[in-house]
Amino acid sequence: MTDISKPEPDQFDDDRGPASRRRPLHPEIDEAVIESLVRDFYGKIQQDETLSPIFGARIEDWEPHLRTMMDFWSSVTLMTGRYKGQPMQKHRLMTDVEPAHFDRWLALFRESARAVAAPEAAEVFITCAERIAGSFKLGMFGVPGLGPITWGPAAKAP
Ligand code: HEM
Repeated sequence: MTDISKPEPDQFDDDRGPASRRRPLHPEIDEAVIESLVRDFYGKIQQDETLSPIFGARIEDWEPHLRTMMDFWSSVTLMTGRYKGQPMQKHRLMTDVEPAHFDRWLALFRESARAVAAPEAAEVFITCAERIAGSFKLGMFGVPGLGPITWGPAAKAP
């Protein structure tokens, strides 16, 4: 009989956390929903008066960006590990982005998520996006008086 008091040790063969946690965040999220969300959302971004110039200045060919974003959301919500980039680094270099742009980004993302995904699944996407946006904002704009926050080994005391 299996002794459930002694769980198998978790496997860490990459940076995706313990194997036991690598399951979709919600059963109604799959690659097809992710593709619909990404296409719908960046369709809105391209029409948006405020955000389209920021994206337009950096993206010439949209299809590779959409593929990267599908990989990103697949990694976040399905734990596939397909996205290997460093998005914080990219966003920190965007000096024309202001905190209010994140409000607009999230408003459009919420509309798309609720339009393409089942209600609970949409809220999972939205919660993830809000938390990631929050961490980008901390990295880019920080806290008044402290400046941008960076993560990494703590500086050694002199
Ligand atoms: C004000 C809000 C935002 C703006 C203006 C913005 C803009 C951009 C732009 C222009 C790129 C393309 C960069 C390039 O290829 O040179 C990009 C990439 C990306 N963005 Fe954002 N973004 C915003 C918020 C977010 C949020 C909230 C998320 C996550 C939930 C996100 C995730 C990503 C990822 C994963 C990439 C791909 C980076 C890579 O190439 O590896 N972005 N973003």
